[in-house]
Amino acid sequence: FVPTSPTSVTTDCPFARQSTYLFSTLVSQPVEQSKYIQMMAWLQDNGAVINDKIEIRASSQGDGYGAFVKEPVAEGESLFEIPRNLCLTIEDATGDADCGKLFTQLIEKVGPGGNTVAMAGYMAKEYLISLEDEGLSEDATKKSRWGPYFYTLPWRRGVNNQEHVLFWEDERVETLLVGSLCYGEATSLREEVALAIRILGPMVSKPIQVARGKITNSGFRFPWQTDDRATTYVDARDVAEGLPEAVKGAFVCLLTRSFQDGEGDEEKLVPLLDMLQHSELPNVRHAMRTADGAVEVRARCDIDAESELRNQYRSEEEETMPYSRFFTRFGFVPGITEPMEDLLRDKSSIFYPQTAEV
Ligand SMILES: C[S@@+](CC[C@H](N)C(=O)[O-])C[C@H]1O[C@@H](n2cnc3c(N)ncnc32)[C@H](O)[C@@H]1O
Repeated sequence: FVPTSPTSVTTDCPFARQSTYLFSTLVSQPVEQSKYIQMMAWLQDNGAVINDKIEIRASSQGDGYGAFVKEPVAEGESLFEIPRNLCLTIEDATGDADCGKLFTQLIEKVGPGGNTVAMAGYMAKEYLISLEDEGLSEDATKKSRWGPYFYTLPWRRGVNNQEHVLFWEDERVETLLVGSLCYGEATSLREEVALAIRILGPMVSKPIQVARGKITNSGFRFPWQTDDRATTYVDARDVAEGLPEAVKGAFVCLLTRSFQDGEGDEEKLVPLLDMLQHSELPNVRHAMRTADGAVEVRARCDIDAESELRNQYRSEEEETMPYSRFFTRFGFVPGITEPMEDLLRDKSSIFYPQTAEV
């Protein structure tokens, strides 16, 4: 594995260029409107139907971005429709030309829990490939089909002002979370992701290395690669730089932005729907259209001009999800605007059991 120490970094990998925010407070970053305009144009070019009244800008709750309507919207009015091929689903992972077979084997081996790992591996690979400049080699021109969408996602701590325990250094977890209601769940989530990174490294590195022009697809073998697996796996010594961080970012995206649309439907990422902020009083409803799998989002009630669109992240079965768990999964606590770090340091009753529950 490539060391991720900020002091050892000299490459062009964007993850490597970043400092690791060791114990830094999350600092609000300026809005980058253009990436949302590009994403909306890309969605429309590829068959999404988006109501002209919608625009994306800084959210009115929390520091991230959200979707707004510029003009009044009537109850039941269509806000947007995202076709199935623009949603990122498990089929994108298992049908992937580079790694689909390996992802399928992984799921067969570990069961449904393997779905998230496979999707994270697929996303991380596609994201790292999309960052490669064209022209290095023929293979390097293969940009991800998710490009404009992927650039709106929080691949690192602080992008879109995203907070998440998966982005934290061990020291931060130990200092802020020990004794809190979040500690057990946060540490087991971090362990699961660490395991996923170990599993995915050898599985998805090869196409990334090919895109980077470091290896070719023409039957090349490293001296230590002697069997057939060499065509699909790379040796752990050659795990792609930036992959562990990209897998972590993919898990954060999946945890904070993937939703289900109905019975029997699996978790998936739905571009634009994932721009909506959470509220206990949602003003939209979303459902998957059975005929073609498109996701339809409509106004749940009349919505005034200049209002923010709000989605409810928790399903009804999870209504009782405590705020500490909400924080571990989504990186924020609904209705709380204070920095989470301050609440943890102050041993807020949201996070600590010894004081009265809120
Ligand atoms: C599905 S995304 C919503 C879009 C996101 N704000 C963005 O800029 O890309 C979920 C993330 O948005 C933020 N978020 C959503 N609802 C929030 C709320 N009510 N208060 C504070 N932050 C919220 C959290 O960081 C959460 O993990």
